[in-house]
Amino acid sequence: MRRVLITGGAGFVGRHFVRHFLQAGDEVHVVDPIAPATGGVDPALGWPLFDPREYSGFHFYKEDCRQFFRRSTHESFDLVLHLAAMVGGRLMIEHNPLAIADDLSIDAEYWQWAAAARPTKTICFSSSAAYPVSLQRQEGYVLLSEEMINFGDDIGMPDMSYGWAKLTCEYLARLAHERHGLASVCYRPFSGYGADQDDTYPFPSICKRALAGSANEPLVVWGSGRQMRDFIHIDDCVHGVVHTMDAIDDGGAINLSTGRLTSFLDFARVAVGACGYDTEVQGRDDRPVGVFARGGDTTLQEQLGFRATISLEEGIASAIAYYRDRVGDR
Ligand SMILES: Cc1cn([C@H]2C[C@H](O)[C@@H](COP(=O)(O)OP(=O)(O)O[C@H]3O[C@H](C)C(=O)[C@H](O)[C@H]3O)O2)c(=O)[nH]c1=O
Repeated sequence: MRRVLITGGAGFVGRHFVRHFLQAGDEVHVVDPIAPATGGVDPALGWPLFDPREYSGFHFYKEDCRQFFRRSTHESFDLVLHLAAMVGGRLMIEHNPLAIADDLSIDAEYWQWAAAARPTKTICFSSSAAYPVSLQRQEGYVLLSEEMINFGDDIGMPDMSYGWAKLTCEYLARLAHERHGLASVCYRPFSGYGADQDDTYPFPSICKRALAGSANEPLVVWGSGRQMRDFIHIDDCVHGVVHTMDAIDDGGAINLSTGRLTSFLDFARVAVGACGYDTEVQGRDDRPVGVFARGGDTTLQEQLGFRATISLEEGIASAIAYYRDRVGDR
């Protein structure tokens, strides 16, 4: 049995890892303030897919992780999943960049705490938003591979304050290894999705709009709808981490991606089809669209023995079945 700390563990990504480690028999300590607009859900209100309170190894601290770090300087953990961050989809990234910059402070305090508490291993959630936006433009976009961020040479311009914070966290992970001998690995998830994701993200909002729509009205996506993302199911993200986390200890990064780019127009068409009707998909230009194409090379993941297996079509079909059931339950 490992002693696992998950910062930000009540959010979308965290809840899936909490389930994984509890089911593996580990003791799981979750710290999360349930801040507005971050997708955090208080366990006391019930989590959508499972109830962590049914496990005796589940411990929840409703507080900012920075406060937890200040009062638990020497608590020892076998594993820390550091997920705590101000997150929340494109609108938040573009409209509230200074609020997101709080991530710089969260990560600084995390690494200062880790230098004293010395967890055996840290799994750090960075982001594909750390990659240079210049490689994601309509003209000349490429599948992004890990070595395209090179701290010894060229790091490029990441995606707004969110990207800067994630990039800085990766840099701190490397310094923590070099200067303090701390073991860690950083992950760069692409567009992670799942049925229980909060509605600020495109996956649930487009699926729910498709379910609420009909053949008589167009389905609306943001921008032209031609912009593309690499959608990876949250179960694949969990498997990807579990399969590869022991391979890197020096703070180096691994993508969590499928290598497949899907436009929002195509995504919406699949969602409509999964709801059993057909309609026109239209863009709207009063919403932020972000980069044109963000897809992740899979070479390193595959070398480490992991390949995502859940197709976007399967993910959409199962999420729509889940939303349908819940509407039926009300
Ligand atoms: C909510 C919504 C979004 N969209 C489109 C508009 C944008 O082109 C795209 C934005 O997706 P997202 O909010 O996931 O933002 P990205 O710029 O892709 O960045 C995301 O992926 C990186 C890796 C992170 O780490 C971020 O946390 C995450 O926000 O979805 C729609 O078309 N319809 C909608 O209802």
